[in-house]
Amino acid sequence: MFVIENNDPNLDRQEQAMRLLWEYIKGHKGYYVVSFLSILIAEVITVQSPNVIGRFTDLLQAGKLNFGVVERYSLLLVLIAIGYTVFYGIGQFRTGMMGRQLEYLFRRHLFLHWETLSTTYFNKRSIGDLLNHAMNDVQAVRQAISQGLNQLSNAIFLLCSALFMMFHTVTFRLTLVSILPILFVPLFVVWFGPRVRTASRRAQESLSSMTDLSEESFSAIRLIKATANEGVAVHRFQERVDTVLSQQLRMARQTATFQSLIPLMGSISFVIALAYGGYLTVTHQILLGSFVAFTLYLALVINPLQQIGNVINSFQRASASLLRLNVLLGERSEIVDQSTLAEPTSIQGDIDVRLSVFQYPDSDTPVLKEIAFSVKRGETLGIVGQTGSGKSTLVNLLPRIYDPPPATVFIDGHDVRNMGLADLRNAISYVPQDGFLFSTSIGQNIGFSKGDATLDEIERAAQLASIYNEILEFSKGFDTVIGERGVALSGGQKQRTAIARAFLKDAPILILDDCLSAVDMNTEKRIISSLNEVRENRTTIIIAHRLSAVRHADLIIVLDDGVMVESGTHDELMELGGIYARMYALQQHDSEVTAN
Ligand SMILES: Nc1ncnc2c1ncn2[C@@H]1O[C@H](COP(=O)(O)OP(=O)(O)OP(=O)(O)O)[C@@H](O)[C@H]1O
Repeated sequence: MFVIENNDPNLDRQEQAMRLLWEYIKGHKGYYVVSFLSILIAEVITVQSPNVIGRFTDLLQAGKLNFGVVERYSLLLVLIAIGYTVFYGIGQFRTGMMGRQLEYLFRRHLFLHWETLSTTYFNKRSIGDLLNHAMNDVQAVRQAISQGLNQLSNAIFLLCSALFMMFHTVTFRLTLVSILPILFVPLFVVWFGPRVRTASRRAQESLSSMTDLSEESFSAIRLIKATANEGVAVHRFQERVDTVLSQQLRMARQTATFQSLIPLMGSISFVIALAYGGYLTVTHQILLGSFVAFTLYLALVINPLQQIGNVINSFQRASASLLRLNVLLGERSEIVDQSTLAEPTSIQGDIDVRLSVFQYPDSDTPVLKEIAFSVKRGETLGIVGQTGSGKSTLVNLLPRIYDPPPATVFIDGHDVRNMGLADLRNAISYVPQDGFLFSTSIGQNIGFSKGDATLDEIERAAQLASIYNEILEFSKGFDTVIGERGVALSGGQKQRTAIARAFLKDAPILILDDCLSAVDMNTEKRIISSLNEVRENRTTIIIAHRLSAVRHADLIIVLDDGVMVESGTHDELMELGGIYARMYALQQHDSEVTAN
């Protein structure tokens, strides 16, 4: 298959899409030659028919027609039609096929590219806009490169062949005078081209915004319904659709004016041909057959002129889309492998954090301050603190979802910034707060973290995450397909499926980011005891609001507004009598009240 990788850092970043397109065309020269040749042959064949009809007219005028002649000329026209169909069909199929391949290539390339970008990038970009690039922009390029090129070559060959035949069959003067209006066409192209391109870019941008809102509205459909806010959602959607419509109408106006001017020039040519050609025929300066053939040729010329208008529009739209794709493919992740990486060794899981301050790339406010702790392989770290105190931010620094400042976060003594991203992330099993599930079977959801996992391994992970029995209760067991984002599962079941996925990965570092919040106390206990079972070889980090989840940790740190205010074991922190002890007392009281 055609795989062009997109990882040459020396390439001009703004030219990625152009380069991709060019490489594809270069790699498929043979296909294009076959396609152009087929179309050329088809056009050379088809321009014979006016000539045949012209000669037929001359025979008719001279009273030399008989059945034999009629039969011969009919057969000739049939052969011309068959020849044209076969060769034009081959050309069409070839260019159509190449267009589809190019579409595939662009979409694959875009997806690979998105996979390399950091979370910060996706925080800033809307899903709808990205989808619009993958669908509409790629489609616009495909149309230009298959249909567009096809029509262009068809039109040029037909135009050249028809003009050649016109000069060949009638007087030079008649042909020249008749095609004069056509010479205005390039002027229209220069005038309308940039306008169509701008209109197309705006239309694509408004489409992106509409796709974006649709995506968001579908994701929030439960919230919208539960709060009876359908009216608000419909109104917001209506506004975006109105913008799309007005932008598209603007583009349609530009396109229609441009496209109708071209046949207008063709029609003026026709009028001149009839008047001047008629005069030449009546004064016997040319034969009637030549005049008939000439008018048929002129009709043949108008069609490609119209096509050229379409093609130029299609190229203008594609060039606007290519520009958008160039910008997208030129984006680079700010989190990349350093040029000098630490030797890849098998990661043990000793973690050391010496962080004086961390702030998000696009913010001026520090989120984490004065954090220092160490955990050894096999130990468990608990992180607690009020909501928004920086717990998730802290654990996100380990797999470099966000880059920590240099020399602040170490694994096995190596600064994580100097570790290979793939090695680092392979050594970490992370259950994020939302524990995302794919719309596929439960078994595949658990197996996602380990491509070659056996059913036994998946079942074992499900047992450790205390979800095994519930999965078996579904009629299709592990093959049960869950709705988009796991709608058919309860909150606790979703969390445990995500935990099972992390257990399966069997990485030296396991991070559970507040993913026990939706399970009851007994299930939490069972999962914690599973953790004890498997934690010998791994370092476990548990973020929790319910302190029972971290009570048995070897080290608990307490964050308050991004600052590590307390640290120690459960007993030490209770003895300290600070924030942790107060939280614990409060939760104990709450659970006693609930029990009573
Ligand atoms: N991508 C981001 N860019 C800028 N600020 C962010 C980003 N993500 C989180 N923050 C801010 O960082 C702070 C800490 O957020 P974080 O999610 O780490 O807290 P948390 O303790 O995990 O909260 P919770 O218990 O509610 O999950 C918050 O003030 C939040 O607004």
